[in-house]
Amino acid sequence: MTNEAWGEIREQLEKRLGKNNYTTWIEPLKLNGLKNGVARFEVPTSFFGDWVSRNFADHIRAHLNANGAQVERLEFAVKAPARRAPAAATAPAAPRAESAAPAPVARPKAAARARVSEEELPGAPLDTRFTFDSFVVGKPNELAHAAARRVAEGGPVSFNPLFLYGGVGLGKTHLMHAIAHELQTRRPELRVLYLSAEQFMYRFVQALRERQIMDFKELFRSVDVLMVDDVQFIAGKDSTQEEFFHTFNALVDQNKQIVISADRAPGEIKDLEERIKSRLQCGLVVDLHPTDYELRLGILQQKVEFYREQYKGLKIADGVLEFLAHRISTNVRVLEGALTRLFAFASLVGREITLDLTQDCLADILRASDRKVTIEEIQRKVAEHYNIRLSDMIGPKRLRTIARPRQIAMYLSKQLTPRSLPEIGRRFGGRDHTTIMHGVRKIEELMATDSQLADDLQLLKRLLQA
Ligand SMILES: Nc1ncnc2c1ncn2[C@@H]1O[C@H](COP(=O)(O)OP(=O)(O)OP(=O)(O)O)[C@@H](O)[C@H]1O
Repeated sequence: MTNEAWGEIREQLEKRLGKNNYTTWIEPLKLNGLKNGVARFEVPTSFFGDWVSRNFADHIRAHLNANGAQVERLEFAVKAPARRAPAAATAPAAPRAESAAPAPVARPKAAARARVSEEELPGAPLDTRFTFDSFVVGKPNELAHAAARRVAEGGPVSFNPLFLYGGVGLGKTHLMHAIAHELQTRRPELRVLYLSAEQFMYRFVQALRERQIMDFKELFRSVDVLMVDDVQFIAGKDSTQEEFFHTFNALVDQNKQIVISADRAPGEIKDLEERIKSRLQCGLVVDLHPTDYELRLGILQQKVEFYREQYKGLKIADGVLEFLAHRISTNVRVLEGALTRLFAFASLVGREITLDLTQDCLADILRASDRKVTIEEIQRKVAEHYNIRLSDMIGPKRLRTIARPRQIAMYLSKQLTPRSLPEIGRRFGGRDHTTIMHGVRKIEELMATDSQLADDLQLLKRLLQA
Protein backbone atom coordinates (compact mmCIF):
# COMPACT_ATOMS: atom_id res chain seq x y z
CA MET A 1 0.00 0.00 0.00
CA THR A 2 1.31 3.42 -0.88
CA ASN A 3 1.79 6.27 1.55
CA GLU A 4 -0.81 8.18 -0.41
CA ALA A 5 -3.40 5.42 0.04
CA TRP A 6 -2.66 5.27 3.78
CA GLY A 7 -3.03 9.05 3.87
CA GLU A 8 -6.54 8.73 2.45
CA ILE A 9 -7.46 6.02 4.91
CA ARG A 10 -6.25 8.22 7.74
CA GLU A 11 -8.56 10.97 6.54
CA GLN A 12 -11.48 8.54 6.57
CA LEU A 13 -10.51 7.46 10.08
CA GLU A 14 -10.42 11.06 11.21
CA LYS A 15 -14.01 11.51 10.05
CA ARG A 16 -15.04 8.28 11.69
CA LEU A 17 -13.25 8.64 15.05
CA GLY A 18 -13.25 12.40 15.54
CA LYS A 19 -10.44 14.93 15.61
CA ASN A 20 -9.26 14.21 19.14
CA ASN A 21 -8.92 10.46 18.73
CA TYR A 22 -7.35 10.98 15.36
CA THR A 23 -4.70 13.39 16.56
CA THR A 24 -3.84 11.35 19.63
CA TRP A 25 -4.00 7.80 18.32
CA ILE A 26 -4.09 7.57 14.54
CA GLU A 27 -1.82 10.33 13.29
CA PRO A 28 1.28 9.02 15.13
CA LEU A 29 0.84 5.54 13.59
CA LYS A 30 3.37 4.72 10.91
CA LEU A 31 2.40 1.98 8.46
CA ASN A 32 5.54 -0.10 7.94
CA GLY A 33 4.20 -2.72 5.59
CA LEU A 34 1.39 -5.01 4.54
CA LYS A 35 2.22 -8.64 3.92
CA ASN A 36 0.41 -11.99 4.17
CA GLY A 37 -2.70 -10.43 5.65
CA VAL A 38 -0.73 -8.61 8.39
CA ALA A 39 -0.55 -4.81 8.60
CA ARG A 40 2.52 -3.70 10.52
CA PHE A 41 2.57 -0.38 12.33
CA GLU A 42 5.27 1.45 14.18
CA VAL A 43 4.09 3.05 17.43
CA PRO A 44 5.81 5.39 19.90
CA THR A 45 5.31 3.16 22.96
CA SER A 46 3.99 -0.27 23.83
CA PHE A 47 1.18 1.35 25.79
CA PHE A 48 0.21 3.22 22.66
CA GLY A 49 0.13 0.00 20.64
CA ASP A 50 -1.95 -1.69 23.28
CA TRP A 51 -4.45 1.13 23.39
CA VAL A 52 -4.84 1.41 19.62
CA SER A 53 -5.15 -2.33 19.35
CA ARG A 54 -7.87 -2.52 21.97
CA ASN A 55 -9.84 0.48 20.84
CA PHE A 56 -9.30 1.15 17.16
CA ALA A 57 -8.01 -2.04 15.51
CA ASP A 58 -11.43 -2.96 14.09
CA HIS A 59 -11.87 0.44 12.50
CA ILE A 60 -8.39 0.48 11.02
CA ARG A 61 -8.74 -3.01 9.59
CA ALA A 62 -12.19 -2.26 8.16
CA HIS A 63 -10.94 0.88 6.43
CA LEU A 64 -7.84 -0.83 5.07
CA ASN A 65 -9.98 -3.61 3.61
CA ALA A 66 -12.56 -1.18 2.24
CA ASN A 67 -9.68 0.40 0.33
CA GLY A 68 -8.60 -2.82 -1.34
CA ALA A 69 -6.16 -4.29 1.18
CA GLN A 70 -6.64 -7.78 2.55
CA VAL A 71 -5.82 -7.47 6.20
CA GLU A 72 -6.58 -10.07 8.80
CA ARG A 73 -4.68 -8.69 11.71
CA LEU A 74 -2.59 -5.76 12.84
CA GLU A 75 0.79 -5.75 14.49
CA PHE A 76 2.25 -2.89 16.47
CA ALA A 77 5.96 -2.57 17.09
CA VAL A 78 7.65 0.07 19.17
CA LYS A 79 10.31 2.05 17.39
CA ALA A 80 13.65 1.93 19.14
CA PRO A 81 14.26 5.32 20.74
CA ALA A 82 17.67 6.19 22.10
CA ARG A 83 16.57 6.36 25.74
CA ARG A 84 14.52 3.19 25.85
CA ALA A 85 14.98 -0.48 25.30
CA PRO A 86 13.27 -1.46 22.05
CA ALA A 87 10.34 -3.30 23.57
CA ALA A 88 8.36 -4.83 20.76
CA ALA A 89 4.67 -5.07 21.43
CA THR A 90 3.68 -7.31 18.63
CA ALA A 91 0.63 -9.45 18.52
CA PRO A 92 1.12 -13.15 18.91
CA ALA A 93 -0.02 -14.99 15.82
CA ALA A 94 -3.75 -15.11 16.29
CA PRO A 95 -5.69 -18.06 14.93
CA ARG A 96 -7.36 -17.13 11.65
CA ALA A 97 -10.83 -17.81 12.99
CA GLU A 98 -10.37 -14.98 15.56
CA SER A 99 -8.93 -12.55 13.13
CA ALA A 100 -11.96 -10.27 13.30
CA ALA A 101 -11.12 -9.45 16.91
CA PRO A 102 -8.61 -6.69 17.64
CA ALA A 103 -5.11 -8.05 17.48
CA PRO A 104 -4.04 -8.85 21.01
CA VAL A 105 -0.91 -7.01 22.02
CA ALA A 106 1.30 -7.86 24.95
CA ARG A 107 0.05 -5.85 27.92
CA PRO A 108 2.55 -3.12 28.62
CA LYS A 109 2.21 -3.25 32.39
CA ALA A 110 5.37 -5.09 33.24
CA ALA A 111 7.44 -3.11 30.78
CA ALA A 112 5.95 0.15 31.97
CA ARG A 113 6.68 -0.76 35.55
CA ALA A 114 10.26 -1.51 34.82
CA ARG A 115 10.75 1.75 32.97
CA VAL A 116 8.86 4.09 35.25
CA SER A 117 10.74 3.88 38.48
CA GLU A 118 9.18 4.83 41.78
CA GLU A 119 11.13 8.12 41.90
CA GLU A 120 9.62 9.16 38.60
CA LEU A 121 6.08 9.12 39.96
CA PRO A 122 5.01 12.73 39.73
CA GLY A 123 3.15 12.75 43.03
CA ALA A 124 3.01 15.32 45.79
CA PRO A 125 4.86 14.59 49.05
CA LEU A 126 2.77 13.07 51.82
CA ASP A 127 2.42 14.83 55.15
CA THR A 128 3.64 12.41 57.79
CA ARG A 129 1.21 13.85 60.33
CA PHE A 130 -1.85 12.93 58.26
CA THR A 131 -2.43 9.34 59.35
CA PHE A 132 -5.48 7.37 60.45
CA ASP A 133 -4.14 7.45 64.00
CA SER A 134 -4.23 11.22 64.09
CA PHE A 135 -7.66 11.46 62.46
CA VAL A 136 -10.43 11.97 65.00
CA VAL A 137 -13.66 10.25 64.03
CA GLY A 138 -17.06 11.66 64.86
CA LYS A 139 -20.56 11.54 63.46
CA PRO A 140 -19.90 14.06 60.67
CA ASN A 141 -17.00 12.11 59.18
CA GLU A 142 -17.55 8.49 60.19
CA LEU A 143 -18.73 7.29 56.79
CA ALA A 144 -15.87 8.97 54.95
CA HIS A 145 -13.43 7.52 57.47
CA ALA A 146 -14.85 4.00 57.09
CA ALA A 147 -14.71 4.19 53.30
CA ALA A 148 -11.13 5.49 53.40
CA ARG A 149 -10.15 2.65 55.74
CA ARG A 150 -11.64 0.12 53.37
CA VAL A 151 -9.66 1.47 50.43
CA ALA A 152 -6.51 1.58 52.57
CA GLU A 153 -6.75 -2.17 53.16
CA GLY A 154 -5.75 -2.56 49.53
CA GLY A 155 -8.06 -5.53 49.01
CA PRO A 156 -10.26 -6.10 45.95
CA VAL A 157 -11.66 -2.87 44.57
CA SER A 158 -15.24 -2.68 45.76
CA PHE A 159 -16.15 0.85 44.78
CA ASN A 160 -14.47 2.92 42.16
CA PRO A 161 -13.87 5.77 42.51
CA LEU A 162 -14.12 6.71 46.15
CA PHE A 163 -15.25 10.32 45.96
CA LEU A 164 -14.75 12.36 49.14
CA TYR A 165 -16.23 15.80 49.32
CA GLY A 166 -16.82 18.50 51.89
CA GLY A 167 -16.18 22.12 52.76
CA VAL A 168 -12.81 23.72 53.37
CA GLY A 169 -10.57 22.22 56.05
CA LEU A 170 -12.74 19.26 56.99
CA GLY A 171 -10.11 16.55 56.51
CA LYS A 172 -10.29 15.43 52.86
CA THR A 173 -6.56 15.79 52.28
CA HIS A 174 -5.83 14.27 55.68
CA LEU A 175 -7.84 11.16 54.77
CA MET A 176 -6.23 10.82 51.36
CA HIS A 177 -2.73 11.00 52.83
CA ALA A 178 -3.78 8.49 55.48
CA ILE A 179 -4.87 6.06 52.76
CA ALA A 180 -1.53 6.48 50.99
CA HIS A 181 0.48 5.96 54.21
CA GLU A 182 -1.50 2.87 55.11
CA LEU A 183 -1.15 1.37 51.64
CA GLN A 184 2.59 1.99 51.70
CA THR A 185 2.80 -0.02 54.89
CA ARG A 186 0.39 -2.80 54.07
CA ARG A 187 1.01 -3.20 50.36
CA PRO A 188 4.46 -1.74 49.60
CA GLU A 189 4.43 -3.36 46.17
CA LEU A 190 1.57 -1.12 45.03
CA ARG A 191 2.35 2.05 43.12
CA VAL A 192 0.33 4.72 44.83
CA LEU A 193 0.18 8.15 43.26
CA TYR A 194 -1.24 11.12 45.15
CA LEU A 195 -1.40 14.58 43.63
CA SER A 196 -3.66 17.59 43.40
CA ALA A 197 -5.76 18.23 40.30
CA GLU A 198 -3.68 21.35 39.78
CA GLN A 199 -0.50 19.27 39.69
CA PHE A 200 -2.19 16.88 37.28
CA MET A 201 -2.88 19.80 34.97
CA TYR A 202 0.61 21.17 35.37
CA ARG A 203 2.15 17.79 34.46
CA PHE A 204 -0.18 17.44 31.51
CA VAL A 205 0.65 20.88 30.12
CA GLN A 206 4.34 20.25 30.65
CA ALA A 207 4.08 16.93 28.79
CA LEU A 208 2.30 18.66 25.91
CA ARG A 209 4.93 21.37 25.78
CA GLU A 210 7.80 18.92 25.84
CA ARG A 211 6.06 16.56 23.41
CA GLN A 212 6.09 13.76 25.95
CA ILE A 213 2.40 13.12 26.06
CA MET A 214 2.82 9.39 25.52
CA ASP A 215 5.17 9.16 28.50
CA PHE A 216 2.60 11.07 30.52
CA LYS A 217 -0.18 8.70 29.54
CA GLU A 218 1.92 5.66 30.18
CA LEU A 219 3.01 6.89 33.55
CA PHE A 220 -0.46 7.69 34.81
CA ARG A 221 -1.88 4.46 33.50
CA SER A 222 0.80 2.38 35.18
CA VAL A 223 -0.17 3.18 38.77
CA ASP A 224 -2.20 0.88 41.02
CA VAL A 225 -3.90 3.57 43.06
CA LEU A 226 -4.48 7.09 41.79
CA MET A 227 -5.54 9.82 44.21
CA VAL A 228 -6.46 13.26 42.91
CA ASP A 229 -7.17 16.02 45.42
CA ASP A 230 -9.43 19.05 44.75
CA VAL A 231 -10.70 17.81 41.41
CA GLN A 232 -12.99 20.86 41.08
CA PHE A 233 -9.87 22.64 39.90
CA ILE A 234 -10.02 21.09 36.43
CA ALA A 235 -13.60 22.25 35.82
CA GLY A 236 -13.68 24.46 32.75
CA LYS A 237 -10.19 23.39 31.64
CA ASP A 238 -11.14 21.43 28.57
CA SER A 239 -8.02 19.55 27.53
CA THR A 240 -7.12 18.65 31.11
CA GLN A 241 -10.63 17.33 31.68
CA GLU A 242 -10.39 15.27 28.53
CA GLU A 243 -7.08 13.77 29.59
CA PHE A 244 -8.32 13.16 33.11
CA PHE A 245 -11.34 11.36 31.68
CA HIS A 246 -9.19 9.03 29.61
CA THR A 247 -6.81 8.35 32.49
CA PHE A 248 -9.77 7.64 34.73
CA ASN A 249 -11.35 5.22 32.25
CA ALA A 250 -8.11 3.41 31.55
CA LEU A 251 -7.51 2.80 35.27
CA VAL A 252 -11.08 1.75 35.98
CA ASP A 253 -10.87 -0.68 33.05
CA GLN A 254 -7.79 -2.21 34.65
CA ASN A 255 -9.62 -2.41 37.98
CA LYS A 256 -7.23 0.05 39.62
CA GLN A 257 -8.44 2.04 42.60
CA ILE A 258 -9.12 5.74 42.21
CA VAL A 259 -9.73 8.18 45.07
CA ILE A 260 -10.93 11.69 44.32
CA SER A 261 -11.69 14.66 46.54
CA ALA A 262 -13.52 17.90 45.86
CA ASP A 263 -15.16 20.73 47.72
CA ARG A 264 -18.60 19.66 46.50
CA ALA A 265 -20.48 16.67 45.11
CA PRO A 266 -19.74 15.67 41.50
CA GLY A 267 -23.12 16.88 40.25
CA GLU A 268 -22.55 20.29 41.78
CA ILE A 269 -19.22 21.07 40.15
CA LYS A 270 -19.92 23.73 37.56
CA ASP A 271 -18.25 23.50 34.14
CA LEU A 272 -17.28 19.88 34.69
CA GLU A 273 -18.22 17.77 31.68
CA GLU A 274 -21.35 15.68 32.15
CA ARG A 275 -19.57 12.42 31.26
CA ILE A 276 -16.95 13.09 33.96
CA LYS A 277 -19.63 13.92 36.50
CA SER A 278 -21.43 10.71 35.76
CA ARG A 279 -18.19 8.70 35.91
CA LEU A 280 -17.34 10.24 39.27
CA GLN A 281 -20.74 9.28 40.60
CA CYS A 282 -20.32 5.63 39.63
CA GLY A 283 -18.46 4.61 42.78
CA LEU A 284 -19.04 5.66 46.35
CA VAL A 285 -19.67 9.35 46.96
CA VAL A 286 -19.27 10.37 50.60
CA ASP A 287 -19.70 13.69 52.28
CA LEU A 288 -17.55 15.05 55.11
CA HIS A 289 -20.15 17.07 56.98
CA PRO A 290 -19.33 20.26 58.85
CA THR A 291 -17.95 19.43 62.29
CA ASP A 292 -20.18 19.28 65.33
CA TYR A 293 -19.25 20.33 68.87
CA GLU A 294 -18.19 16.83 69.98
CA LEU A 295 -15.90 16.29 67.00
CA ARG A 296 -14.27 19.71 67.46
CA LEU A 297 -13.67 19.01 71.13
CA GLY A 298 -12.21 15.58 70.28
CA ILE A 299 -9.84 17.13 67.76
CA LEU A 300 -8.75 19.82 70.24
CA GLN A 301 -8.12 17.25 72.96
CA GLN A 302 -5.98 15.22 70.61
CA LYS A 303 -3.96 18.23 69.43
CA VAL A 304 -3.44 19.45 72.99
CA GLU A 305 -1.63 16.20 73.78
CA PHE A 306 0.82 17.04 71.07
CA TYR A 307 1.37 20.59 72.34
CA ARG A 308 1.80 19.40 75.92
CA GLU A 309 4.77 17.42 74.70
CA GLN A 310 6.19 20.38 72.86
CA TYR A 311 5.59 23.05 75.53
CA LYS A 312 6.32 21.11 78.67
CA GLY A 313 5.09 22.77 81.85
CA LEU A 314 2.52 24.94 80.10
CA LYS A 315 -0.85 24.74 81.81
CA ILE A 316 -4.24 25.01 80.22
CA ALA A 317 -7.22 25.90 82.39
CA ASP A 318 -10.43 23.88 82.49
CA GLY A 319 -13.08 25.05 80.08
CA VAL A 320 -10.72 26.56 77.46
CA LEU A 321 -11.06 23.70 74.98
CA GLU A 322 -14.84 23.61 75.45
CA PHE A 323 -14.94 27.36 74.85
CA LEU A 324 -12.95 27.01 71.62
CA ALA A 325 -15.00 24.05 70.38
CA HIS A 326 -18.12 26.05 71.00
CA ARG A 327 -17.00 29.34 69.46
CA ILE A 328 -14.90 28.29 66.46
CA SER A 329 -17.17 26.28 64.24
CA THR A 330 -15.85 27.28 60.81
CA ASN A 331 -13.38 24.48 60.08
CA VAL A 332 -10.68 22.32 61.60
CA ARG A 333 -7.85 24.26 60.04
CA VAL A 334 -8.93 27.43 61.83
CA LEU A 335 -9.35 25.46 65.04
CA GLU A 336 -5.82 24.11 64.77
CA GLY A 337 -4.43 27.53 63.95
CA ALA A 338 -6.10 28.96 67.04
CA LEU A 339 -4.56 26.32 69.27
CA THR A 340 -1.10 26.77 67.78
CA ARG A 341 -1.23 30.51 68.32
CA LEU A 342 -2.53 30.10 71.84
CA PHE A 343 0.29 27.80 72.92
CA ALA A 344 2.96 29.89 71.24
CA PHE A 345 1.66 33.07 72.85
CA ALA A 346 1.28 31.54 76.31
CA SER A 347 4.79 30.13 76.20
CA LEU A 348 6.21 33.52 75.15
CA VAL A 349 4.54 35.38 77.98
CA GLY A 350 5.05 32.45 80.35
CA ARG A 351 1.45 32.32 81.55
CA GLU A 352 -1.19 29.65 81.99
CA ILE A 353 -3.74 29.43 79.16
CA THR A 354 -6.86 30.82 80.79
CA LEU A 355 -10.15 31.94 79.27
CA ASP A 356 -9.08 35.59 79.51
CA LEU A 357 -5.79 34.96 77.77
CA THR A 358 -7.63 32.95 75.09
CA GLN A 359 -10.05 35.81 74.40
CA ASP A 360 -7.25 38.35 74.17
CA CYS A 361 -4.99 36.26 72.04
CA LEU A 362 -7.67 35.02 69.65
CA ALA A 363 -9.87 38.11 69.45
CA ASP A 364 -9.70 38.32 65.64
CA ILE A 365 -10.44 34.62 65.07
CA LEU A 366 -13.33 34.72 67.51
CA ARG A 367 -14.74 37.83 65.84
CA ALA A 368 -14.49 36.23 62.39
CA SER A 369 -16.24 33.11 63.67
CA ASP A 370 -19.04 35.30 64.93
CA ARG A 371 -19.54 36.76 61.48
CA LYS A 372 -23.17 36.69 60.46
CA VAL A 373 -24.34 36.03 56.95
CA THR A 374 -26.14 39.04 55.44
CA ILE A 375 -29.20 39.09 53.18
CA GLU A 376 -27.17 40.86 50.48
CA GLU A 377 -24.60 38.07 50.49
CA ILE A 378 -27.36 35.49 50.21
CA GLN A 379 -28.94 37.31 47.28
CA ARG A 380 -25.58 37.59 45.54
CA LYS A 381 -24.63 33.94 46.00
CA VAL A 382 -28.04 32.64 44.92
CA ALA A 383 -28.12 34.89 41.85
CA GLU A 384 -24.63 33.70 40.93
CA HIS A 385 -25.57 30.06 41.44
CA TYR A 386 -28.68 30.24 39.26
CA ASN A 387 -27.11 32.58 36.75
CA ILE A 388 -29.63 35.39 37.09
CA ARG A 389 -29.08 39.10 37.61
CA LEU A 390 -28.74 40.41 41.13
CA SER A 391 -31.32 43.06 40.27
CA ASP A 392 -33.88 40.30 39.56
CA MET A 393 -33.74 39.35 43.22
CA ILE A 394 -35.52 42.54 44.12
CA GLY A 395 -37.28 43.15 40.79
CA PRO A 396 -40.87 42.28 39.89
CA LYS A 397 -40.34 39.47 37.33
CA ARG A 398 -42.51 36.41 37.93
CA LEU A 399 -40.89 33.98 35.51
CA ARG A 400 -40.26 30.65 37.26
CA THR A 401 -36.53 30.77 36.43
CA ILE A 402 -36.29 33.99 38.43
CA ALA A 403 -39.06 33.61 40.99
CA ARG A 404 -37.73 30.27 42.28
CA PRO A 405 -34.17 31.46 43.02
CA ARG A 406 -35.72 34.51 44.65
CA GLN A 407 -37.79 32.26 46.93
CA ILE A 408 -34.65 30.25 47.69
CA ALA A 409 -32.89 33.45 48.73
CA MET A 410 -35.88 34.34 50.93
CA TYR A 411 -35.77 30.93 52.54
CA LEU A 412 -32.03 31.17 53.21
CA SER A 413 -32.44 34.68 54.62
CA LYS A 414 -34.95 33.33 57.09
CA GLN A 415 -32.73 30.37 57.96
CA LEU A 416 -29.33 32.00 58.19
CA THR A 417 -30.02 35.52 59.48
CA PRO A 418 -31.86 36.75 62.55
CA ARG A 419 -33.97 39.13 60.42
CA SER A 420 -37.76 39.20 60.75
CA LEU A 421 -40.08 38.52 57.79
CA PRO A 422 -40.97 42.24 57.32
CA GLU A 423 -37.25 43.11 57.39
CA ILE A 424 -36.50 40.44 54.79
CA GLY A 425 -39.45 41.72 52.72
CA ARG A 426 -37.96 45.22 52.70
CA ARG A 427 -34.62 43.87 51.35
CA PHE A 428 -36.47 42.04 48.58
CA GLY A 429 -37.74 45.16 46.87
CA GLY A 430 -40.24 46.15 49.55
CA ARG A 431 -42.31 42.96 49.40
CA ASP A 432 -44.94 42.19 51.98
CA HIS A 433 -44.07 39.77 54.81
CA THR A 434 -46.80 37.36 53.59
CA THR A 435 -44.98 37.04 50.26
CA ILE A 436 -41.80 36.10 52.12
CA MET A 437 -43.72 33.59 54.23
CA HIS A 438 -45.22 32.07 51.10
CA GLY A 439 -41.76 31.81 49.50
CA VAL A 440 -40.24 30.16 52.57
CA ARG A 441 -43.08 27.62 52.79
CA LYS A 442 -42.92 26.85 49.09
CA ILE A 443 -39.21 25.99 49.36
CA GLU A 444 -39.81 23.87 52.48
CA GLU A 445 -42.45 21.88 50.57
CA LEU A 446 -40.34 21.47 47.46
CA MET A 447 -37.30 20.35 49.42
CA ALA A 448 -39.14 17.23 50.56
CA THR A 449 -39.74 16.04 47.00
CA ASP A 450 -37.04 17.69 44.87
CA SER A 451 -33.66 16.22 45.73
CA GLN A 452 -31.85 18.52 43.29
CA LEU A 453 -33.26 21.54 45.09
CA ALA A 454 -32.32 20.05 48.47
CA ASP A 455 -28.76 19.53 47.21
CA ASP A 456 -28.62 23.09 45.88
CA LEU A 457 -29.70 24.44 49.23
CA GLN A 458 -27.15 22.41 51.09
CA LEU A 459 -24.41 23.65 48.82
CA LEU A 460 -25.50 27.28 49.08
CA LYS A 461 -25.65 27.06 52.85
CA ARG A 462 -22.20 25.61 52.95
CA LEU A 463 -20.80 28.27 50.66
CA LEU A 464 -22.41 31.05 52.66
CA GLN A 465 -21.24 29.74 56.00
CA ALA A 466 -17.71 28.92 54.87
N1 LIG B 1 -11.11 14.59 61.92
C1 LIG B 1 -9.93 15.18 62.00
N2 LIG B 1 -9.05 14.79 62.93
C2 LIG B 1 -7.85 15.39 63.06
N3 LIG B 1 -7.43 16.41 62.29
C3 LIG B 1 -8.27 16.85 61.34
C4 LIG B 1 -9.56 16.26 61.13
N4 LIG B 1 -10.17 16.91 60.12
C5 LIG B 1 -9.31 17.85 59.69
N5 LIG B 1 -8.17 17.81 60.43
C6 LIG B 1 -7.00 18.69 60.26
O1 LIG B 1 -7.44 19.92 59.71
C7 LIG B 1 -6.50 20.43 58.78
C8 LIG B 1 -7.18 20.65 57.45
O2 LIG B 1 -7.55 19.39 56.91
P1 LIG B 1 -7.37 19.03 55.37
O3 LIG B 1 -6.19 19.73 54.81
O4 LIG B 1 -7.44 17.55 55.25
O5 LIG B 1 -8.69 19.70 54.81
P2 LIG B 1 -9.36 19.62 53.39
O6 LIG B 1 -10.73 19.08 53.59
O7 LIG B 1 -8.48 18.90 52.43
O8 LIG B 1 -9.47 21.16 53.01
P3 LIG B 1 -9.20 21.94 51.64
O9 LIG B 1 -10.44 21.81 50.85
O10 LIG B 1 -8.95 23.33 52.11
O11 LIG B 1 -8.01 21.33 50.98
C9 LIG B 1 -5.39 19.41 58.71
O12 LIG B 1 -4.31 19.83 59.51
C10 LIG B 1 -6.00 18.15 59.27
O13 LIG B 1 -5.04 17.34 59.92
